[in-house]
Amino acid sequence: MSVEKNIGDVAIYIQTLGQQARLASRAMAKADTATKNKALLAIATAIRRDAASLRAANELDLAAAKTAGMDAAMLDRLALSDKAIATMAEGLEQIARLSDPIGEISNMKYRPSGIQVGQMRVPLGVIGIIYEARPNVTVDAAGLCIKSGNATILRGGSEAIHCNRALALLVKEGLAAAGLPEQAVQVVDTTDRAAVGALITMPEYVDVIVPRGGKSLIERLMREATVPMIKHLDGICHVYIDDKADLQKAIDIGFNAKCHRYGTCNTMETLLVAEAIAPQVLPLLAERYLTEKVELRCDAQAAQILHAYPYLAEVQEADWSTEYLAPILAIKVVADMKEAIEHINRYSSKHTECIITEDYSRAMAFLREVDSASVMINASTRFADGFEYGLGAEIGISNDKLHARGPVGLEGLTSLKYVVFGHGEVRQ
Ligand SMILES: NC(=O)C1=CN([C@@H]2O[C@H](COP(=O)(O)OP(=O)(O)OC[C@H]3O[C@@H](n4cnc5c(N)ncnc54)[C@H](OP(=O)(O)O)[C@@H]3O)[C@@H](O)[C@H]2O)C=CC1
Ligand SMILES: N[C@@H](CCC(=O)OP(=O)(O)O)C(=O)O
Repeated sequence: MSVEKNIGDVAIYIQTLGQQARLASRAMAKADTATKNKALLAIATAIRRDAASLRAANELDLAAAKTAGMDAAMLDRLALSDKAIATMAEGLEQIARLSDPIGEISNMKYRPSGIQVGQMRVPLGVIGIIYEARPNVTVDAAGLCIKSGNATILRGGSEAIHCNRALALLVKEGLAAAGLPEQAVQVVDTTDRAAVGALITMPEYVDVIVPRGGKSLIERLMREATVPMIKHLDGICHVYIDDKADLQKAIDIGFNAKCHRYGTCNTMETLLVAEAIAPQVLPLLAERYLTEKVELRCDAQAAQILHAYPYLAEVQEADWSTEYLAPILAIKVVADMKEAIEHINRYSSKHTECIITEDYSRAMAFLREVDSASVMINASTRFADGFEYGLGAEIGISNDKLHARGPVGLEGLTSLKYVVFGHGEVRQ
């Protein structure tokens, strides 16, 4: 069965979505909290009610993806289990419980002229989101955009098209039940990549693009986009085991950061180990990696320590910049924290890094000197996630420095405008 619907000219189709989104964004910006929450809860109810048909749509996607040879980690992201469906609905309920940031006025101050100046939190407007074949993102992104008073155009990965279409209908149903415009959330109904090209070049209708994806997507966007972006890119995440590390923490975190879920962007791809502790910690860690048959791509020093490990390979320069999203790990033995920080600041994608140490001064120096969106002490990089950070959910994890950095929740989808309260003052 073809996944394509006849939508006619792609550019005209996307332009129509843009016009509709712009109109809908005006209604969303003034919608009150109770109405937005009503929509979120109605979508959650519809998702639970239609769990069976969502699974059937997901089966179509999974079957096509398997035939196309999609690897296990990507299939894991695409799969919509009963638990994943329940989690999507719960996520919406959690977003409904979050306080509404829109309309909040802060920093009000009287000026010598007599006017009062403050700031009001407002939606960004229309947000275009381009993301991978992960259906739960459709619901999380829709939920966060609704609650933050934005309209959104969602372009999910082609492999999830059946599921995304099914979810789009439920989101529309929920918006309509609350009296909000159905066009506040629109799922792009074609897998033609020309739709991406059109979406990123219509600043008259789209205020911000959130791209979640790998190098090919980002390179294209950097070349072509005329709409500002908050980039959610690859995660070349590092864990550094310092010579003052607690061994048990190093083993537990080193294992979890790599093996908890291979396909996510917050998974560790490179392990750096201080040479003073490497002979102690690496063999213990390798015992854990062996249970998952993780391939260890080692520099000379690490290879010497791990010579008996069955899945050993020689690390190449390209490995330091590679996001495996698979049971593969690059390992480098470093002289000290200084060398670890230099390596991280050179090769990381500025997503998430961690130091394992019991030394307070080193931990604080690592926090200050590592230039990434999340920097952690003695915790798994897998925690870099909106839900785990208490944001309720996330649009994704921004590697950008401007506007929003790290997991992006409701606040990241808003901006502040100045508001001035006068009493008839005129400027002298
Ligand atoms: N920082 C974060 O929050 C996140 C980062 N990621 C990163 O994404 C990557 C893995 O996801 P993956 O599925 O491979 O991502 P891809 O980059 O392959 O796909 C993501 C989306 O971009 C589209 N796309 C990709 N290339 C182009 C192009 N040249 N022109 C137009 N559209 C394009 C895809 O469309 P199509 O379906 O047509 O391929 C898909 O919708 C990893 O690097 C991961 O770390 C993923 C999620 C979150
Ligand atoms: N939120 C995620 C991490 C970010 C993410 O969505 O990554 P990905 O699996 O690459 O789409 C998690 O830890 O579950």
